[in-house]
Amino acid sequence: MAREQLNSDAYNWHAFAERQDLAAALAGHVAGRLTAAIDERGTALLAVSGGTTPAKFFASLSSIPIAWNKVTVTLVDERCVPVSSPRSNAGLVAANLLQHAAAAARFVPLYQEAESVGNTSEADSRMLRSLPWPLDVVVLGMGTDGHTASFFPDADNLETLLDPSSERVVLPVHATSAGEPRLTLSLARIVRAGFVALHIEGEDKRTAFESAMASETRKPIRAVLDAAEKPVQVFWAP
Ligand SMILES: O=C(O)[C@H](O)[C@@H](O)[C@H](O)[C@H](O)COP(=O)(O)O
Repeated sequence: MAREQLNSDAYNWHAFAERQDLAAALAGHVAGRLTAAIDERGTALLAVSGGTTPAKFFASLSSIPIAWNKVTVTLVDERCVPVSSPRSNAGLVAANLLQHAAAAARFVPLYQEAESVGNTSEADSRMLRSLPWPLDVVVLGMGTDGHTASFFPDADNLETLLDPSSERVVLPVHATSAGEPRLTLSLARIVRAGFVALHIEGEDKRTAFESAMASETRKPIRAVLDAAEKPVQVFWAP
């Protein structure tokens, strides 16, 4: 059960005593929203983040028996590495989410072996444009630096990444703090989702989130909350 609920205009805060409780609750919310989308338009589009946080959530969601054959899963962002790399978000999703009932979902990755990240993002824009936009559900993570997706504060094209009026679907990211070149959905695509969840765990990230909400310096996570068409649902556990 949620331990506390702190709301504001831009977000609703759902806190859980245990990370497993959060995983089960978030999976239930996401499964419900995907089913509603399928009932409404015959299909559902889900974008998930990678990193070290989502594994429990992915495992919980993968076992929920919804009409996964009508769900398309893609990534919020990706490291430009082969799917066999331990750094690959596509590899993480394949191993943790696209299992059990969810194995029936269609998966559309972001990264393709290409000679340059710039070419990859052009190709991905063409490939991903054919998906059934807008996103029905997007699940974001966050770093303690206030980045979300691959909107890293030191990205060389941050203004472009955070442009809410961008027509782009996927953008390349070069940021020293990112570890390797990245591809990310544009903020414009993320904030139009029917349900935007932010999944964060640990005291450091709660402090970072609260600091980003209070700070005069606009961190990327704040740019997303400010532009989101509906309040972002923040799921947090210690
Ligand atoms: O590719 C990625 O790394 C993610 O999409 C990124 O935005 C992630 O959500 C945060 O960096 C938090 O990562 P952790 O879950 O590892 O803390």
